[in-house]
Amino acid sequence: MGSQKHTEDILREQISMLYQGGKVSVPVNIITSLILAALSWPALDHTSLIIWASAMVMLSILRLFSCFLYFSQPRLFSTHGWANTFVAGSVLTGLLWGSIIFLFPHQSTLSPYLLIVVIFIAGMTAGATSTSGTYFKASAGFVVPATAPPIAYFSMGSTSVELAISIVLIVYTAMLLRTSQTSDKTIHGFLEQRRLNRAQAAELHEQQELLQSVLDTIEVGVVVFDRDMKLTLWNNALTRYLNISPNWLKTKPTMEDFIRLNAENGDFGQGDIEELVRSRMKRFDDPQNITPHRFERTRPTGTRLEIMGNPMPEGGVVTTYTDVTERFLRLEKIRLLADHDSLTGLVNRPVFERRLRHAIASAKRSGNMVSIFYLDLDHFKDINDTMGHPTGDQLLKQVATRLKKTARETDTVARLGGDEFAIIGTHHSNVHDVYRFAERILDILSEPVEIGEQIVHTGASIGATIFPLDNSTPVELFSHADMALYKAKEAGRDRFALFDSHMNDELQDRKRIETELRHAIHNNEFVLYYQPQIDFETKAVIGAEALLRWQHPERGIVAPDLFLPIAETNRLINPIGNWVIEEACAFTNRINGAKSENFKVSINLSAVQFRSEGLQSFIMETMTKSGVTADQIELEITESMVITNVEDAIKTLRRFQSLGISVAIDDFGTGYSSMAYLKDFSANVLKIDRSFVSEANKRDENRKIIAGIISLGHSLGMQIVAEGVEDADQESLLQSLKCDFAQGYYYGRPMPEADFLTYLEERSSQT
Ligand SMILES: Nc1nc2c(ncn2[C@@H]2O[C@H](COP(=O)(O)O[C@H]3[C@@H](O)[C@H](n4cnc5c(=O)[nH]c(N)nc54)O[C@@H]3COP(=O)(O)O)[C@@H](O)[C@H]2O)c(=O)[nH]1
Repeated sequence: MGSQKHTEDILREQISMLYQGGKVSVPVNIITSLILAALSWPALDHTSLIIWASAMVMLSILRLFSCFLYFSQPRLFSTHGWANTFVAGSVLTGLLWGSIIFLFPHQSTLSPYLLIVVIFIAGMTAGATSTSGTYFKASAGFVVPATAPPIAYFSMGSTSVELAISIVLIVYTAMLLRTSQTSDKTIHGFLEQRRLNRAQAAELHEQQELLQSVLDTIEVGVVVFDRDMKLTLWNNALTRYLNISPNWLKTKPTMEDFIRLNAENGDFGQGDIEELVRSRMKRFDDPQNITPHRFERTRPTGTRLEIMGNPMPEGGVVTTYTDVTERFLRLEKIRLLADHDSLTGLVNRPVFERRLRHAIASAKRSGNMVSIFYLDLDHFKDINDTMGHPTGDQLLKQVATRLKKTARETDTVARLGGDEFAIIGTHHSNVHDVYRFAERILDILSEPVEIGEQIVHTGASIGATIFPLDNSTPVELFSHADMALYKAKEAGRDRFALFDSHMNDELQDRKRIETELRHAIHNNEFVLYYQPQIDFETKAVIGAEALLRWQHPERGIVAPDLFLPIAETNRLINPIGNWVIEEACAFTNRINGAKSENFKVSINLSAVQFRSEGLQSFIMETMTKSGVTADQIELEITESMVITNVEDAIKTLRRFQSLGISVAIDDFGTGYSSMAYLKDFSANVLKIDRSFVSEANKRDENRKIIAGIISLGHSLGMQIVAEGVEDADQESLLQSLKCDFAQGYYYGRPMPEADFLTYLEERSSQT
């Protein structure tokens, strides 16, 4: 079907060429035939000649008319119809040309007019071979009818010349037929080839259009440069992403033009345009050896593009532009979230550490100073617990805002977690600057913070160190600022401390004690001392406070103040505290069995211990094991231990009391809003801090405070123990104020069990 169409197409082309030729050859035919008629006029019968010429002219007019119809109404006939029409015209014209020979009668000598006719026929057939040679049937259709009559005419002649002419005409006709056959084939081949070329070109064009429309539908900008670095292909997305006009791209610019336009559009940032172009063209210096490349850039419009260049096998490069703005912004957001504290928006610890390393590295090169501040809000936990976490969060936010305002743009303000903040200052030029900056922070943080309806008072403790005065590594610097912070807190909070090398020694000491404490637990190096508690009225020893001592293998007896705070911060307090409970219960059982019936031991609890979940069950187990009853032990806690989480603390206290274990509030008077919570705590015993007792006789207000504590405690059904009674004056004062029990050096210092037993014996022999 396809090849039939191709044959038809070729035939159409051939016929079209025939009719094109006919427009010239037919008028030529009329003129030539009239000239021949004129030339033959003297030699031929005029009537016959006129008839011949008239027939020729009329036939030619008909053929011209068919040419006109072919061009004006090509669909009048089919291709074959038109071919046959032309061939018929050719045959008839050929026959007319050949028939003229028969107007000459046979004579003994050849008429020169006859030769003229032969020459004209030869000329016309040669011409027809040339003009109708594109279609063999047409040329043969003219040549054969035109030459056959002369051949026949001369072959019937009597002379050898006529015979020779007839042979020459035969050969001539054969040559013409051969030529027109070759011509037909050549034209046929040419048309076939042209058709193939056209088909291929159309297919190529179709593919290109398809490729272009595919490229135009994708959201990736594409541009292709050939091996001469000339733009050959691009798509719509490219024009959008780079804001380049399609008309400009149609001019097929070079890679250099393309890069220059991008540079002028601000795609490569600020700078000398030619320099920007030069640096980017380096990649394309050798178009045969372009290495694949991939990078991202943000356009002046804010669009983030991922650009990938890949060399083509034949040279040149395909570059794609992908809009990665959304992905980029998402990553930026994730990066922002990863680098920032979500509550305050300040940078977080990893970023702080990174920036500190960077600041120290550049300070080493520049010789500048870097100050590292470590801040901790005072009593933040209390605020959180008493006012609620939302208020705590608001406070942290406002603190962050204030710190940001106080610090410079170039400083780093970070939240390290909880209520801990840190600042890297890079603009201080001397130690005074650092002090002034710290004081400013203390001032702004001590200003009350308004949160909703509430006014929150806070403050901060600040530790700092300065590089290069403290020429340490970033990690050490941070730990030194932490040490200084610890010192600031230890000195009473709401203050600033700058690191000095002694602090480091202290830290080393702490670390050493910690290690030794671990050994002490393992080697059972602890011992309990007991300090008697006396009934003011009867002067009898009603019990003792168990006080921990560390029998250090080298340093001898170590007081608890030196190691308990370290044990508290290193989770060592629980095993130590449990040991105290076990040992104190065992001691009480021994005393009650041997010496007394109602002897009670007071056991100090640490904050960590008090909050630990298993404490209650541990005490009950220990009581069962040791045979001690609940009324033989008393637990001492401080106000600060309950004030941090009042509700939970009250629950814990009630649980102990429900078991019959009495609870004493130690160091009473030195804590917070002591009176306000006293009722809720519903403790059994209040122990007046020895600081009031020691000054009781010297300062009237201390005496009044003691009187107030005793009367308040009694009104709430509590018993009162006065701590640190050191002389008889204090004793008589406390007695006059109706204090119930006493404890202090006046009655006896804390002592080991053996000494305590002797003490008890001595006391009982005195009474
Ligand atoms: N969690 C635990 N805490 C304990 C334990 N053992 C002791 N501690 C606490 O350590 C702090 C220091 O105790 P310590 O060095 O033993 O001092 C006690 C007494 O020696 C001292 N004291 C007693 N009377 C006087 C006196 O007349 N004058 C004077 N200057 N000091 C005196 O007071 C300390 C007892 O105080 P308190 O506990 O407040 O009753 C101390 O806070 C202990 O609580 C333990 O096992 N676990």
